[in-house]
Amino acid sequence: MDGAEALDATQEECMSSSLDAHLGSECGSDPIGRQVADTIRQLCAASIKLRNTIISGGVEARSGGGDTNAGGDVQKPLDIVADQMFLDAAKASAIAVYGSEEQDAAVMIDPAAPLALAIDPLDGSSNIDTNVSIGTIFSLLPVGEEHRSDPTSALLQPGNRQLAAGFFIYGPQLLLVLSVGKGTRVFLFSPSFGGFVEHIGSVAIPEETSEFATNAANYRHWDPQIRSYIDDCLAGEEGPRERNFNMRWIASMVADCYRIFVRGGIFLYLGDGRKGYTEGRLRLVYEANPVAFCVEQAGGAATDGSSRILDIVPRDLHARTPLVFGSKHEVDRVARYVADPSALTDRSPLFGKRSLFRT
Ligand SMILES: O=P(O)(O)OC[C@H]1O[C@](O)(COP(=O)(O)O)[C@@H](O)[C@@H]1O
Ligand SMILES: [Mg+2]
Ligand SMILES: [Mg+2]
Repeated sequence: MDGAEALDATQEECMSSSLDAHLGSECGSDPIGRQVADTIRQLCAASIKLRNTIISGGVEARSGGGDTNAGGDVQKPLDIVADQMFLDAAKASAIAVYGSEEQDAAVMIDPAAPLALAIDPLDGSSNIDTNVSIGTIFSLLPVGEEHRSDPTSALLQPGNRQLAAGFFIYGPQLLLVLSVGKGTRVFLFSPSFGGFVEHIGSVAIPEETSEFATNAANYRHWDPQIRSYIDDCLAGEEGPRERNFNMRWIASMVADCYRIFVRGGIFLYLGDGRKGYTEGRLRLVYEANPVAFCVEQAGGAATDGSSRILDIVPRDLHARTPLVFGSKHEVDRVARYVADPSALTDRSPLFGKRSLFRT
């Protein structure tokens, strides 16, 4: 086989495992399915543009102060650039309304269109200048007849109504984690192919884990139940869990989440005692819901500490929610601590009051 033939064979392989082929077969041939597929293609094109901006390292790829968004975070130039790119993608798709972290209110695009897009255009903004993975998180919801008089209300449906959800990771590789409700798959951007190809078929999050992800600097602000849960993990082999735990915290949820897809783990960002953090930090509509959808579709679980994330009816576009997700048995365990820490049968009373951070 000469070089050209080898290249053709690779191109052929890429075509058959391409995101395009996947969308064609998984989204269905009805009009809504086709519009969902087309929207995901537009989002992919925007993600490639954003990736090119990020790797260029130019001014617009940097941090630097700006205005404050609805969530109270300072907008970085890259937050704004990303928002504009995805808004343009939404305008080229069958999107009625665009709800973004970076816009105070939902943006009406075409009130007659069938889909609503909720988006965190740039997740992990604090990592922009540190060359650590950042991402984009998105959620596609149906705009039904009941939303016609006010299409923005479609963004306030519970996450169990999502038609598709996913996130891009701008890291060493540009990856797309995607679910259209038939499992969760991972696609890799191939510069030579010029598009996304399947990277990991169906993802299955291991049910058990010995790795947690949380911002432990907030330990003193947490509720006692959450401190107990983490204390018990930290007690390792000598503690009630009788095994050692590892900790990771990237502070880009997309990256922490992807690691959990690959090797299991649990992510916790619960409410805490800091001003403005009673509901945690993460936003329900465009952060927790799409992640929870992908996590559940991969066999994991996602709660607000006790209740399923996907069943919560959002109060408003920027509402926050406490968030716990990842390996199912561990997420269930946190719910048991939250309900009643003393009821855990395998938990020695010795560890009931002890705090390893404080001794
Ligand atoms: O800095 P903290 O409090 O640890 O928060 C980190 C979390 O905040 C986020 O960066 C919030 O997302 P944004 O960057 O989109 O605001 C998550 O990706 C991450 O998990
Ligand atoms: Mg975010
Ligand atoms: Mg963001």
